Amino acid sequence: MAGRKKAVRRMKAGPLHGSRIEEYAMIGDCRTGALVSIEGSIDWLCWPDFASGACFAALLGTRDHGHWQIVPAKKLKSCRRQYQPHTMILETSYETADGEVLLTDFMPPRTDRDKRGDSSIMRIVTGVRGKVAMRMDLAIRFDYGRTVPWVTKSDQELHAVAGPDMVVLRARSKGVKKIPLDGEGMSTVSEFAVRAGESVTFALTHSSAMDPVPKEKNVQRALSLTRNYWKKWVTRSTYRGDLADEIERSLMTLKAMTYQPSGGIVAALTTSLPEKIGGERNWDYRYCWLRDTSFTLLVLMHAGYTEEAVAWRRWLLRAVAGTPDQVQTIYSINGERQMPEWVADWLPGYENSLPVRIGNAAVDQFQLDVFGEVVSALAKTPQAEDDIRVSASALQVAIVDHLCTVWPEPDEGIWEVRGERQHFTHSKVMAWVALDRAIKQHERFGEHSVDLKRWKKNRDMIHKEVCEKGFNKKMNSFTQSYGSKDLDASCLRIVLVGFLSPDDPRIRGTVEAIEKHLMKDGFVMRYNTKVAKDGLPSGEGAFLACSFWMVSNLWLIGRRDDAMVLFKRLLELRNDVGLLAEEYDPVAKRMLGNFPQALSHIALVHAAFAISGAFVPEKRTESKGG
Ligand SMILES: OC[C@H]1O[C@H](O[C@H]2O[C@H](CO)[C@@H](O)[C@H](O)[C@H]2O)[C@H](O)[C@@H](O)[C@@H]1O
Repeated sequence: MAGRKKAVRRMKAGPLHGSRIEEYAMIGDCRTGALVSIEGSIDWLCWPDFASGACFAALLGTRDHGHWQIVPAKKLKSCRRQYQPHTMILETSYETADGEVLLTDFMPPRTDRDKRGDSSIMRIVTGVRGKVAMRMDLAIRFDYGRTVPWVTKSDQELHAVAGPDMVVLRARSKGVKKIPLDGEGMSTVSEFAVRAGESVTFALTHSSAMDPVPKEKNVQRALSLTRNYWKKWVTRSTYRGDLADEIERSLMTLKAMTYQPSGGIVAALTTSLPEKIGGERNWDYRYCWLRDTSFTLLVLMHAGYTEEAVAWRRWLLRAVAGTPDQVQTIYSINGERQMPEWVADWLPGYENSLPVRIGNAAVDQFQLDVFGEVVSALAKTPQAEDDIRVSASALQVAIVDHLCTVWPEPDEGIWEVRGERQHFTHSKVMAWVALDRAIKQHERFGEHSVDLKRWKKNRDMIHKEVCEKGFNKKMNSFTQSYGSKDLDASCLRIVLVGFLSPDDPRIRGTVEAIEKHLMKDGFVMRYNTKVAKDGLPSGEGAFLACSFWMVSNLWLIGRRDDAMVLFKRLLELRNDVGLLAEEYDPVAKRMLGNFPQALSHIALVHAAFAISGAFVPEKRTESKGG
């Protein structure tokens, strides 16, 4: 299978800034995660949780909005990096004219259920060859780069406090005499040299400012616990096919984006990485979309990760508990319903892409597809360990009854348009999915008395309506919305959810139309932003999840060679450590949008499952005479 891009090699002098999205790697502790650039700069970290304020926000601004860099002080001859095999431990190797050092970055997983547990980033500089002069540069800025903390220093230890947050830095060394921590402007720097066999460790720990100073942890022990944690996690995968390596890194990334205390899964680590450089399609993805998380669940289940599926199911039941007309598209990590969208106007944005949004107004949208995703994920996840306070089957009945009333309404759709509501074809298909799965579920288990006749009538009505109004005979393709002539890559999901079978000519027609009109330089655009009424200025990259859906479609309709060619092309886009953003600009050859993006990794795994035969779409059942 296609290998990943070679490690990024650059030759720039000293600490730098201004990295491309694909030059970042992620480290994480299952409650939050940090982005580390190839030049050893941590430029993004929300602390203590995914949805907390960022204390390193240089990614969306300047170095002064918070960063933590460790890099050789002199010109680099080369740098290479990789994750230690089967782990989230990042190793970057730097070579200078004077020698070579290895920087090991990791966050020990916070897997206890204690919400107040400390979170740490640990960084080890190990001398490999010669004597390398190093520089550490730390600027802590709470509240998304705005708040400079009060800093106190003692011997090789620093305490930074502002409001509820406390961060403690400890520098320790083996062989090296002393690691100075000097104030320089509003940041702390340390210059030291490391010879072969020597090592210097830095541990940066976040805790509540109301608590005592966190105890020092043994960095080497933490490293070995972290290694064991991830290696053990990886061995739980039941997938044994040819694509195991490709699948492993993506699944691990999804696991690292799962908020351990609740089981919720965030859509990405970041906010406001632009879908067009300099544009305003910048969104906050540090929340849990029912759509994205339902997809995640299905791929985790396919790979044997039942424990995560059970945790998510519980998260979901708690999050959506209540009246079905209040089911939201997005919840925060603990199931919170409020995430008002506002602009962090002190941040200049990634390469001046403004605004930087915190929160997400899509939370108030009506997105019909979500019912389909939730009901089908519930139907696939194990029931045994449900939270006794919320009965999944009763909730499912309430949701489906509600859906019978609301499905004829227009909605904002899978792409969360900020223009007018429309009758999106994909949304109606997913309403059909909700009814189809609920009916099958009822016919198997039948725990509650339901109006099955009504459910079946609605299911069949939706199917008929979609085939009549969502399919354009002249174009021989399903279209974005009823009666429209615009195409939409979300229609690639029609075959994946079993709405029509792969040998249906309408499926082949849709695949061919999307191939012809929505593929740009070998990748799939979700729709044409120039003609679609999505309420935003046009222009964005190719959407990676849609491109992977194309792979699965091609495979299912029997164009297997074409599927493999596209799949390999997509795998080549992964950065040197196997990560993908939401979108890709095939002209500028760079990643766009939030990073790492769960949806892209989910779709990669799904395509791999389709190719290896581990995924087969559900078979459609019809009412008699339907
Ligand atoms: O492009 C407009 C919308 O973009 C975001 O939504 C996208 O990301 C979601 C999370 O991965 C995904 O579920 C959705 O299908 C994507 O369109 C953003 O969150 C929206 O606010 C925005 O309107």
